[in-house]
Amino acid sequence: MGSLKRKRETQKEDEPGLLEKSFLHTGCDSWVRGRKLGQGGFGSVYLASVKKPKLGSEGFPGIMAVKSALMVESLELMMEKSLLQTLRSSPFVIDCYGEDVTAGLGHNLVYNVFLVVWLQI
Ligand SMILES: Nc1ncnc2c1ncn2[C@@H]1O[C@H](COP(=O)(O)OP(=O)(O)OP(=O)(O)O)[C@@H](O)[C@H]1O
Repeated sequence: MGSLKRKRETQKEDEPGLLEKSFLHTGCDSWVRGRKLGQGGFGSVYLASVKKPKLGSEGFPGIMAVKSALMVESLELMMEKSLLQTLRSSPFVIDCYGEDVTAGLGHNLVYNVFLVVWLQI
């Protein structure tokens, strides 16, 4: 996404297995970060499992991908999320379920965007 992209260090606060406190309640009550799927210019991508998936169009599926960045470095990820939601009706754009802000053990805030998980064969 452009030449401004910078590869950033993986942050300890968004690593799998850490207990994270969620601050936004956008329909996803409780989720757990799983293994890392990849690294992009604007964030790290992990599996995310929802503890109590809700049914219906506003609900979250049981398994998603979550793209995360430290809040202080998350401007591009916020813009990406906004763009994905604007283009949501397009069959060529990946579904974005929403966002969350969490705090890891280091109490640094992490911005998270929930996406459809691709199957990686
Ligand atoms: N929805 C997803 N499901 C499964 N794996 C994903 C998903 N999104 C990203 N990944 C994995 O994470 C890696 C990084 O993805 P990301 O979109 O952040 O990188 P990118 O292509 O460099 O995009 P950007 O330029 O927006 O940072 C991908 O190469 C892929 O392996």
